[in-house]
Amino acid sequence: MSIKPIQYHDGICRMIDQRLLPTEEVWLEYTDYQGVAEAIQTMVVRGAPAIGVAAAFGAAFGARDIAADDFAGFAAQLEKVCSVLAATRPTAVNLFWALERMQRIAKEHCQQPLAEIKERLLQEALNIAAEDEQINRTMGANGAPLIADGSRILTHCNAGALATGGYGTALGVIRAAVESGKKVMVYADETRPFLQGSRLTAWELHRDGIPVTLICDNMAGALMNQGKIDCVIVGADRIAANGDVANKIGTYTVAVLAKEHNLPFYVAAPISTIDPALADGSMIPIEERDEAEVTHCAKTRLAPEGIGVRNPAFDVTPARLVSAIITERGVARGDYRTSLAELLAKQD
Ligand SMILES: CSC[C@H]1O[C@H](OP(=O)(O)O)[C@H](O)[C@@H]1O
Repeated sequence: MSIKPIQYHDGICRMIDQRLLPTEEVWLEYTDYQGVAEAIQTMVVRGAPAIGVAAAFGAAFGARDIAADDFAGFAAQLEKVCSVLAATRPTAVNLFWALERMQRIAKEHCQQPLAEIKERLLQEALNIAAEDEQINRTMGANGAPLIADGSRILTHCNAGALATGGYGTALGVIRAAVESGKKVMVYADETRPFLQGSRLTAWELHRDGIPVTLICDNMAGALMNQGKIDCVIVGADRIAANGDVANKIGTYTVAVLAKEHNLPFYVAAPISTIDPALADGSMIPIEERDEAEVTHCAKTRLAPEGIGVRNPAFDVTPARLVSAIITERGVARGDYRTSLAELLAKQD
């Protein structure tokens, strides 16, 4: 059973501290929105869908603590709670999707007593968490046919159960392929600088008994050139209307290499990761994180002091490099403006 990184029980949201994996499995407890916001910003919890799930619980905790005489006052304070959570990380659209859904639910129940609205919001956060895992299982079933038996699959960063409400997106497709009886092996890019691949993907796949081999990011091209990789599958943090994909920094590099070696490059993401309001990837905000993530590894300094450092946490892969976008509503190919719009228009 793949891990659920966010678990709620009796007023407490427990999240595994992904900064400490793979060496320590430490679960932190959260009961207020400020704590959840810090957990998202410091990457205790990370991964686009998981960030949305965590933010939903943060909004529910914030709503629970609002003292207001009427709905207008409640809604104004809920807006402030959601703005704090929205300010944590800019790229993953699932964060904003989840917060908008929580505020929409509040408005839909504005005639009810505030106590009932607060209960309803907690239930909505639980719904978002449960739905996400089911969405990933459906997405996995949609994507598994694309994975041939015996495939050697390269993945970048962690788009697994740890990045979601459970089961994973890119790793969910891999899990579904394995569960359908296919034998696969996975090359996991270490994914500098935060090392989601070596610390999280390798841990998660090894824990679940799926063969995984860790490689440095600079090895992917050579392995492709030696004919040792059959396809690539990654997650996404935001997909523009034209199919441009924002994902962990280094994804674009892998996509260019895959194109050079005529390898399929798949993206697996829930519909909530598509942002139809953005015409193309140039409009996707790219988070720049603290330079210490680049200059240090744990407490060990890796570079001299006083030098310039960049740490863009994401990059954008143009749609022309993307072979297919796998979602819970089906697989989009070709002209993504049309094929993504068709998936968005479909009902679940
Ligand atoms: C299932 S989407 C996961 C997505 O999020 C990761 O970014 P981060 O670890 O910084 O939250 C990475 O882009 C993954 O592909």
